[in-house]
Amino acid sequence: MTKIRVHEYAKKVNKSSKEVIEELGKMNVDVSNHMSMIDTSSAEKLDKKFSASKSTSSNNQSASRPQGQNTSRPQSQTGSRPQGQSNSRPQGQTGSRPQGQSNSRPQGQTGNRPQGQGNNRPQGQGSNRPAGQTGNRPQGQNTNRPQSQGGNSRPQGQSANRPQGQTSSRPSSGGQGTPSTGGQNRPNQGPSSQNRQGGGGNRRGGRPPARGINQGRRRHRPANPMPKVEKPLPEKITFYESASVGELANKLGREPSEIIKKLFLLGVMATINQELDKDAIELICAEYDVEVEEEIRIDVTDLEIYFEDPDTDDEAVESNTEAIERPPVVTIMGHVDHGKTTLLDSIRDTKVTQGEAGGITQHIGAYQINSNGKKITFLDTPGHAAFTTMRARGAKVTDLTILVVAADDGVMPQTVEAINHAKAAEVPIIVAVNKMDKPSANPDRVMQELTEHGLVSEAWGGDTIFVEISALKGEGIDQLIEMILLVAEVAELKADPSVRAKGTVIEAQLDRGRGAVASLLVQDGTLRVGDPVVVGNTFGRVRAMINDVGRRVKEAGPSAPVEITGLSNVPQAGDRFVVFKDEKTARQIGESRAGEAIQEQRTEKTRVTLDNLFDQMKEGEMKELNLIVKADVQGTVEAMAASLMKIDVEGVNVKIIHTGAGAINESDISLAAASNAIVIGFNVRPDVNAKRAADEEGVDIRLHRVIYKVVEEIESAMKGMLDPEFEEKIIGQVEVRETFKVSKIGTIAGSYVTDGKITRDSGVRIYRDNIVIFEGELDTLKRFKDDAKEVAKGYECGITIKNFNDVKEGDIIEPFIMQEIKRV
Ligand SMILES: Nc1nc2c(ncn2[C@@H]2O[C@H](COP(=O)(O)OP(=O)(O)OP(=O)(O)O)[C@@H](O)[C@H]2O)c(=O)[nH]1
Repeated sequence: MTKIRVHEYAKKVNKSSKEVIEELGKMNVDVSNHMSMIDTSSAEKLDKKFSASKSTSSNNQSASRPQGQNTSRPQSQTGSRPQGQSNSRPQGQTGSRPQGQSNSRPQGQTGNRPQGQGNNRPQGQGSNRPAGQTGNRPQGQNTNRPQSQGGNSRPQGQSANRPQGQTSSRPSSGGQGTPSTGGQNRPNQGPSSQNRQGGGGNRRGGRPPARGINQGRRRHRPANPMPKVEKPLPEKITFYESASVGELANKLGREPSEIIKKLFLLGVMATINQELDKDAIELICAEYDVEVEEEIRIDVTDLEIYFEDPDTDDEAVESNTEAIERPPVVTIMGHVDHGKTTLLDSIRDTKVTQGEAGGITQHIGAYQINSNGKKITFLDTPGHAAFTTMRARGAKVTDLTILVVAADDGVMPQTVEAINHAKAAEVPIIVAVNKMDKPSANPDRVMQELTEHGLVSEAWGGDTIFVEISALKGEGIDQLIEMILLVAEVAELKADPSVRAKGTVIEAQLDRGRGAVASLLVQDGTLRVGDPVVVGNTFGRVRAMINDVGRRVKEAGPSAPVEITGLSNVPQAGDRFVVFKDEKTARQIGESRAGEAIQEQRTEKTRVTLDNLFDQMKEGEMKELNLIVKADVQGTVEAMAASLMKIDVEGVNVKIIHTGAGAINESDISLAAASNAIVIGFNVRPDVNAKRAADEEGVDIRLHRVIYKVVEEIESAMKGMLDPEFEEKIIGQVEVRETFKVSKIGTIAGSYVTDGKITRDSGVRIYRDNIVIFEGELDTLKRFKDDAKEVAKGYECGITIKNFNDVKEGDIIEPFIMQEIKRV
């Protein structure tokens, strides 16, 4: 015999797990619960033990029972009588025995059972059967009895006269007549087959019970439910987000009604289909002492998760290679004409050709240089447009920003914008003071001006690296590269080339001959020709790859820019790409992302606006309110920024991410979109492009002329107390046809409604010869002598106007109401 669990063994020997555990305890075998394993030798000992007690019990039972008594009782009914209890009751006492007592069956009740059948009854059966269940059933009645009916309702003494033959068709069962009996819950009583073999077989000489007859007749029996056999409770259950009462009951192996009852006792009224939240599930599970765990499912179509958690990529987990140092990715930003392009070209000319002799420069959105064996990747779209486009799409690509400032020009508005873009993206800055070859170059001025924007040179005790260069003459480039490598080294940029590639789209377009072409920056892993890849909302297999010098390559490692073909559609700059293990997965994910994208387009994205600010704060989505402040003069900008910074409502800080003098431009909007900011214009307006961009991106622009109003508006928006906006609606036109002067009342205008209507609560504007002579409120509105709520077109009325008595015949009264504009 191999090892066996307690409950399996109990079932085998027709005992309860408890009894088996007790026996094992006596044998000094340590078992904790019904799931514990019993070894072979203990099981054999138990076998001996139980077979010994079984024979004793059988002897007891058969000895005490008069011959012929036991035969007609189905096994099921006898199941729970403890050993040795059957024989002590004196004859004739049965009738008065309370239910559940074991051994008082009168002789007459069991009288028809053939001899010897008692031996086959499993030990311990029958003890709890109520008096009169078996023996005294009137003829013919017992045949139809369903298994579950233990005979509680049957009058005592009914079965005494039952002929043997009638009993045979009664199906055997778990025999739990009274719910109060201990036998009901015994797991091994459940399967009727067991009992049937033992009792029914003997009773009927081995013939199986006549099920058909029983089933047919069972319908007429009272609908007593089948005795429930409780499953053992699971040790642990899991659920995802919530579970209905029915589902929970199923997981616990309990009846839904039981769960509903428990919930009721816990003060929760629930129906079977009601969804239960985590707390309720945990409460119920605690009642049963069952461990519970909430499942967390990851959305495989969300490409971001592959960046956040490398373990999502199953191969990444398998790979046991360490992440190694990767080249930094650098963006060059700065004011117009300060020399960004010249610098990019200069670096490229001096360094790219060194390493890649013979290559033809390809514009693929980025290039890589090699300086003494160390690589650097430059994104070659200068300016912050590309930078913010990517950031707006959630991609963090740049490790380092080179801020180009012309030494002869100093800090200019776009220099400040660039600083703020880099700061918002938390990317370190190296300042390249350019055009040092010019006689008018004044690097100290640049340093001075940048100090005001938080960039203090190392020479002045700060921590910003300044390098003086001449992009045109190629001077200082080596030093700049050295500094880039230094900053990169400190940043400890790492990637694992052994995993499947992931990264970001730098540029993408549709090429006539090649189809969708995308420049990708590999940020982790190695991209290979033939890889199945999801790029943004499209997918494909990498058909061909070329590098930044136009060479066909078979693979591209971390920080390498490559242009690929083979995608089914054109992705967008800033889209993420992830390589998957097979094309099928890539296709599935790509298609589902495309579907989601269409869906998303339909439901507008929610950017922060003053109108939804409070809701976003309440939902805990906002920890900081980002603002961009533009004003007509620098002094005002500073004053406004200072006042706004002081606002602090419910722990949400105001953060000014950019300020500037001048009109609100497109760059302000793109920064606002990327940083989820609100743009405030003081005495300035957005230019045409900014207005269009703001509409497209859903960026909220607030224009003001009074400083305190700006602060008030932001503050009340944060408190959720933004005043509703109203617009005037003209509701009709009324002509004054006659006037009456009444002392104490004033002038009454006898009027006629020529259009629309006039209402009691409307405001009025009085025109005389098309010129507004008064604007105010109605005082009274009457039809004849009665007050009227409203008077419609074609009717006459009497009107008096609050604080205005100079109304004249021929005047036109224009009634209007103020209507609240729904905020969107
Ligand atoms: N003397 C001198 N001129 C330079 C230097 N760098 C750039 N220039 C010149 O400055 C002008 C603008 O240079 P670009 O590289 O086009 O400047 P940019 O910042 O890319 O300008 P945009 O693309 O318009 O934003 C060109 O005429 C360059 O030749 C330099 O180091 N010294």
